[in-house]
Amino acid sequence: MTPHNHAKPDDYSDAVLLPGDPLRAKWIAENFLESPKLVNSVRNCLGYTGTYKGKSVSVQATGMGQPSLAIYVHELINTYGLKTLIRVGTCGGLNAKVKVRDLVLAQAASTDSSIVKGRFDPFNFAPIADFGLLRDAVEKAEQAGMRYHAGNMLSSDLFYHREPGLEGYGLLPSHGILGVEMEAAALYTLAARFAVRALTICTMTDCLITGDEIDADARQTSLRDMVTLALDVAIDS
Ligand SMILES: O=P(O)(O)O[C@H]1O[C@H](CO)[C@@H](O)[C@H]1O
Ligand SMILES: O=c1cc[nH]c(=O)[nH]1
Repeated sequence: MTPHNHAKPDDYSDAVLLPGDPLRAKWIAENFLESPKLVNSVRNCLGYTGTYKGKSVSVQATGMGQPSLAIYVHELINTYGLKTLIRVGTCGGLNAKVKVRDLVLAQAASTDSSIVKGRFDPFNFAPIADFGLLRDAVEKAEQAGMRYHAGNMLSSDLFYHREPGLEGYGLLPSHGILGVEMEAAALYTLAARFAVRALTICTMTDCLITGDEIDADARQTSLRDMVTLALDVAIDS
């Protein structure tokens, strides 16, 4: 038990899906898992364990931003012994080839966050996904005919940047960054530190180039591809 999690030692499976939004965790548990059991509700940051296709899997919300995710992930790894962590998030689009509702598999996560930046001086650390999880996700997305892109994500500490639209992202869009979210770099850095496996899959919900977006309600239902892909990778891991 921790200040943020009252689950018992064996309440989580080895593999967990990590949405930012607690209501997305509830939606995943209630719509995709069999016999889901609520294992954590401290601060309403909901966590569940159930089965998917007969195998045990958990889902735990992490809140918004890298400090929040880092708390939950640190504890899931070090207190609860989790080995496979798959973030299921939403991202903004920074590249014209990524369309609203497309999946972005974060092969790597660039960041402006002090959680990574500066910690490795004089080096720049490159937070990357686990290769095996990424390869499995790519193969499964192709088999299922899902629209996906694998590449470099931005994990920003800011949702609202000083300049509007693409301008807030400097040179990043011209260097192949596919999308912006707020957690993957911290997840990958912690996974590297504690030698566990991590992947981030996001659904692109708002394009910073065209202004195309899906509304809050549609965000939930259009996340089905991402959730089934992440669950299939989690149970095969
Ligand atoms: O939809 P989630 O998983 O919360 O992810 C994205 O949405 C939040 C911002 O609206 C940030 O947490 C960002 O990373
Ligand atoms: O962090 C995020 C998530 C979704 N959309 C954005 O523009 N930013």
